[in-house]
Amino acid sequence: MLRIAVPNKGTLSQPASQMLRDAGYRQRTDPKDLICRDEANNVEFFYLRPRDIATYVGSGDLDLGITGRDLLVDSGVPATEMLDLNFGGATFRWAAPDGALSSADEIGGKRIATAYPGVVERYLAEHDLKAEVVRLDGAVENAVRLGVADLIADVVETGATLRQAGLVTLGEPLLRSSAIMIGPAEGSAPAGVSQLIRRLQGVLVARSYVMLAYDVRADLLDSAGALTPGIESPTVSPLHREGWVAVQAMVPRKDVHRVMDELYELGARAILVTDIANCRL
Ligand SMILES: Nc1ncnc2c1ncn2[C@@H]1O[C@H](COP(=O)(O)OP(=O)(O)OP(=O)(O)O)[C@@H](O)[C@H]1O
Ligand SMILES: O=P(O)(O)OC[C@H]1O[C@H](OP(=O)(O)OP(=O)(O)O)[C@H](O)[C@@H]1O
Ligand SMILES: [Mg+2]
Repeated sequence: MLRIAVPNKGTLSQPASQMLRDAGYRQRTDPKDLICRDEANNVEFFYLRPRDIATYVGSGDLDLGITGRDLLVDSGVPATEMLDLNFGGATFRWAAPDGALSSADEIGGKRIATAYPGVVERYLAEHDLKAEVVRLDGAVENAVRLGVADLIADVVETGATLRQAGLVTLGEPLLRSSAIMIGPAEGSAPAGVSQLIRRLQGVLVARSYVMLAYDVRADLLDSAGALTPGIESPTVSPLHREGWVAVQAMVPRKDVHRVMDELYELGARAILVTDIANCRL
């Protein structure tokens, strides 16, 4: 049976379970449950702190796990990123009181508060810098105000927490994070892993594409097809009305309104958009 770690709490927990549900797996119904067996799919899910997940996967005690890229880097565990799951996006950044530091080159010799000492120490080593790392569990934005640090390194999503604490970001992000599926760095993947990854890829595609259908005059098909090339190429079927065809193609969700406008301008009619529940490409 495949054994998979899923975040039990925090930002990644709900969307991770939702994605697995969308891929056809059974998930816990009680947020206090720490294990959920999906007999039909031969998978067992273990609900763990996202910060601990790389440890279990890196040691080989669990086959796969969902965690954040920043948490994987912070752990220093040699596990492998297998798939970007496209949720839980955030940057990991330096921040300091406005005007206190003019660039990230000035962090040498300073006191840096963070809940991600592994990420910070890796950056310092890579840039040949020395600084004092003050390890905190959370609410790191308070550390400067309270005098234990000169700057912080923390997760920034909207930036609202930084603003409220009177801090501004400094330089480029140390890294860009999102939820990822991880596996052990070595050894061959156990049976069922490639099917699970394919199912998740199906969910990712279904979320980012819609199915577009429309009718168009056959002599306009080349121009219409250029707007809706699909994945391989659009499906074209004859219509009962002479000289017209029906076209179907997958279109990136973010582009669909522009594409519909352009198709209409071209002369296409009966333009319909439908969600894709799941797919295998
Ligand atoms: N707004 C956010 N705040 C915190 N972490 C976020 C945010 N958006 C995305 N993440 C990602 O979630 C992961 C951290 O999850 P974790 O559960 O450890 O902390 P959390 O969501 O802040 O929960 P808590 O602080 O209540 O334990 C990291 O990979 C981080 O990049
Ligand atoms: O850029 P924002 O949208 O404001 O989000 C980022 C903030 O949210 C998280 O804090 P959380 O609420 O998890 O508290 P914590 O620091 O105790 O973990 C994170 O640690 C940042 O402080
Ligand atoms: Mg937090």
